[in-house]
Amino acid sequence: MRKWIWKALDEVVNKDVYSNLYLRNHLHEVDEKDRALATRIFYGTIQNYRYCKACWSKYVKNKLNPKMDVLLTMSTYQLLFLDKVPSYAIVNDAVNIAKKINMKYAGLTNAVLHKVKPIETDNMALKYSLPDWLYKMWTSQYGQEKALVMAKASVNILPMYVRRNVLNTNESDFDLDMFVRVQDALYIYKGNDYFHHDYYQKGYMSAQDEGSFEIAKFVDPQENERILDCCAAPGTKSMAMAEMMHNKGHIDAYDLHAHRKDLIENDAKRLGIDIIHAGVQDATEFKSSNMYDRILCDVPCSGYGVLSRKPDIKLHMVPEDMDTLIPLQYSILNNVCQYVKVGGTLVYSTCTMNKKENEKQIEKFLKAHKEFSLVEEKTIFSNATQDGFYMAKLVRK
Ligand SMILES: C[S@@+](CC[C@H](N)C(=O)[O-])C[C@H]1O[C@@H](n2cnc3c(N)ncnc32)[C@H](O)[C@@H]1O
Repeated sequence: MRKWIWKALDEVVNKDVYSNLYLRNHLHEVDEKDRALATRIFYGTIQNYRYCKACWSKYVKNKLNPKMDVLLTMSTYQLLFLDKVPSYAIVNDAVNIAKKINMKYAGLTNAVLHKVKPIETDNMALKYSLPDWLYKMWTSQYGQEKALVMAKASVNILPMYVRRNVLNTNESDFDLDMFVRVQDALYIYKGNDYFHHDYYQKGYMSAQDEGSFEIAKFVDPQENERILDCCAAPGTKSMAMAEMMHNKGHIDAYDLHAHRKDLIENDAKRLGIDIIHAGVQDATEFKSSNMYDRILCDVPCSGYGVLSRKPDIKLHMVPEDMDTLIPLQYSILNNVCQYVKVGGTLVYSTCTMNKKENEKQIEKFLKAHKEFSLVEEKTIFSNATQDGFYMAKLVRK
């Protein structure tokens, strides 16, 4: 199992493969009884990468092969964070894997892992494996207390949430031990391997976080309305809205990428939804002869609200990411707003904790578009039980 985890982490850390996609496509290669632990070590290592690496690197003088870097970091994570796993098994497996990388690393691996211990630090960015610049930015934008809550949240193992498909199920179908009702059609799913569960295959449920569900509810779609979801793939919020509309009305669900448009179509089919019309469109220049009752702009963003669920963002993020995202987000909002009916609703949302991508965008938009007024603005901070999201609701006067 550890060899599998090491290979998986090498893909994510050194080859930029997405962690959730890797797991979805490869977790079945692990014995069923080991899958929960493998997942925990895989995500836990990525979430705590900076800290774990700092714990072992003081014992290593020379630069190592990147594969060794991954091996020592994942072994350190297990030694420092997992109580129930015996240390000898962790070290033993690590030495065997090191031998496969290069025989010369066996002794070093053994020596380093016998010495490694937690480091005491006042640096919260290091403690929670964030880049210093992000922690600094959070502190200046949201204050020290919120910054710390968000930093802690980035190393949380969150529960898995699923949305019951109200079109083809009843509450009684979910009256099972593995489902714990949270609100409306949203449940915590306590089972393993969600994609292979019968209920997923039958289109009875979809994975959706509480905050993401909140955004779909915030749009407040009604039966028989015409809705535009202009950054829609993979379609989570479009599907949730279609279910809220009881599959009556019309949703144009567009995305820039053709392969991502297919994800929307396939999921609508799986769920038995036929009011969703998927298409490939660039929302910055999309033209339409239709006007919409509601438009959702769930724009591409830096993702600082979903670091625990998508920890690879922590590995690769640089402040320069914002340089292209911020103008792109604004240009999407600025273009699609013209298709909101008078009296209609425009919702702007992100899964990031960064005021420059959130409140500041809305401030700028309202200054330029006197025909819109702000109805409500909401930030869900990432914390022990959920990811972080921002949403703003505007109405066309
Ligand atoms: C935050 S994700 C959307 C998630 C989606 N709303 C959901 O709930 O499943 C942002 C999406 O915007 C798409 N995107 C990026 N640039 C775009 C553009 N110029 N026009 C339309 N879509 C774009 C990305 O491909 C990505 O799928």
